[in-house]
This record gives sequence, structure tokens and C-alpha cells, in this order.
Amino acid sequence: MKQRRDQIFYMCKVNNNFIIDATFRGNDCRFFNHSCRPNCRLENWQVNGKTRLGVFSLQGIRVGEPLTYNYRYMRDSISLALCIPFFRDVHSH
Ligand SMILES: C[S@@+](CC[C@H](N)C(=O)[O-])C[C@H]1O[C@@H](n2cnc3c(N)ncnc32)[C@H](O)[C@@H]1O
Repeated sequence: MKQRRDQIFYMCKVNNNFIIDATFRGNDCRFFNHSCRPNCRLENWQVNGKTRLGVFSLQGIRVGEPLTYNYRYMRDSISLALCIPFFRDVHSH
């Protein structure tokens, strides 16, 4: 993927041993964008020994408003991932 220089990245790192790759297939969660001031949060649960991810809203969300959570890591922009204050308003949706 790095070699193809894909601009849109659909990887979600659950932990050091588990990465979900939704590049070619996935549910609607693959379309959540990053924000330093997100309207949702991602939770990692262990249910009957299996890892489950859940996305929960943090506030009321209007129809048409982009759904976001804090990726904490993004391949293509360290500043966006770390939510450095100077860049925060520039990059956040
Ligand atoms: C999991 S996808 C999110 C859905 C994607 N926006 C789409 O239209 O399919 C992650 C990619 O979306 C883009 N993206 C996500 N959040 C962004 C943001 N706050 N600002 C700019 N691009 C963002 C980046 O290209 C990133 O690699």
C-alpha cells in the first residue's frame, strides 16, 4: 500500500498484535474520519474472549455531520495524529 501511495488509509490498530485492514472490505466504521475534537469515541472490548470494537457518540450529532473519532495515529500526518494545538484547527473537520 505504501508503494501505491494510497491517500486514504483504512487501517485501524487495535493493539500491537492486531490491526484491522478495511482497505478492501469493512463496515461503515471504515468511513469515520479523524478529529482532535471528535464527536465519537472508539472503545475496545473483550467479549467472551473476542475483541470487539464499538463506536459511541460523545454528543448530539446532526444529520449530515461527519462522524469522527481520534485516530491517535495516522500514517500520513504526525501532527494531525498528535493533535498539536497549532495544527488542530487547520486539520480537524
Ligand atoms: C478510515 S479513512 C476515513 C474515510 C475517508 N475520509 C473516506 O472518504 O473514505 C481515513 C482516511 O481519511 C482521510 N481523513 C480522515 N480524517 C481526516 C481529517 N481530519 N482530515 C483530512 N483527511 C482525513 C485520510 O486520507 C485518511 O487516510
